[in-house]
Amino acid sequence: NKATHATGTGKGVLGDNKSFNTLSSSGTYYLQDSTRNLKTYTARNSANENLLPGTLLSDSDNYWTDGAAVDAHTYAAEVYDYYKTKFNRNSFDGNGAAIKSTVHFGRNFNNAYWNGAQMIYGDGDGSTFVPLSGALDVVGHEITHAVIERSANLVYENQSGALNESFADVLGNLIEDRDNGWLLGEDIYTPSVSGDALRSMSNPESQGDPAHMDDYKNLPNTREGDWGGVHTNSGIPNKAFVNFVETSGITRDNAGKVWYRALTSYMTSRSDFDDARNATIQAATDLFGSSSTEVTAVTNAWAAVGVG
Ligand SMILES: O=C(O)[C@H](CCc1ccccc1)CC1(C(=O)N[C@@H](Cc2c[nH]c3ccccc23)C(=O)O)CCCC1
Ligand SMILES: [Ca+2]
Ligand SMILES: [Zn+2]
Repeated sequence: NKATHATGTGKGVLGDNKSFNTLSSSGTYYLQDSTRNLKTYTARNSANENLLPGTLLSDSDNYWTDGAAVDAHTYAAEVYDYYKTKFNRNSFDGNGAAIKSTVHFGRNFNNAYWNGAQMIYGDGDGSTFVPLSGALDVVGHEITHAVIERSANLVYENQSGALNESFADVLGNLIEDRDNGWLLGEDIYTPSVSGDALRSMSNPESQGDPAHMDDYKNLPNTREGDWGGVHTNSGIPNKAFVNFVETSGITRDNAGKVWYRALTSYMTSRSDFDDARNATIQAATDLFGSSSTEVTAVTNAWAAVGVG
């Protein structure tokens, strides 16, 4: 008998109820969304990357109690829909590539990453992080790394790496779409502390990150130096994006279109902050005209962080 589409229900990491596409085959349900080509797996707390993607998650009655899995699956669907609806991009490669997510990677693993082929989510240690797939901006961040890899392919070090990070933060928060939604990872970071986050795009300094070129951090291009500070110097282009949105009156959707067009039409693997400024000005010109308020706003947004 063939597999058929089904609708699963369950609770996410934060206890919220949600429903999602599953696949029913010979009496068992699988975390597989055939309409979007999503598959969600478990590493069963192994940290051995050679065993990835691990085991495709299954369930007997289509009511799912693994919050990390429920969120990895449902948030991947939301990210897929955002790219399809807003930019007409079919998955991260534009050609319907399978989006594979593995949860429960490692023990108390306080991180998540795109490994070039799939998403990998740790469970966190319960005090620094809860399971990291429990935040839509984080899932959006990770899938955007895949989009970046298949477009500008920004090298993950120094200024191109900080842009890689910034575009992932920007799209992650546009997809999460919260009022004043400029925090990254707020839903899964330090459960016992409210109001904090891994990063702030509107106030990078609040997390020790620069918001201006004067404070650019020249860190070593090593793991210890965060590959030249890709997760900290991202504060500068992040702040430029927030300046752009908050001074131009542009909608978040249109701001996203400018950034997406810059990334996919003008930026390349070694683009630096100045190249990103030029790419976003060109993209705004293409979309709104050279004498538009958007072009003025994006130019001023970069100038305010010391770029251009
Ligand atoms: O995708 C990324 O940029 C981060 C993963 C970076 C990575 C790349 C390659 C191999 C390993 C790790 C994951 C996230 C991140 O920003 N991680 C930062 C901060 C961080 C999270 N957990 C940590 C544990 C230790 C030190 C730093 C961290 C980092 O890895 O730097 C993104 C959203 C939430 C977690
Ligand atoms: Ca957020
Ligand atoms: Zn990242």
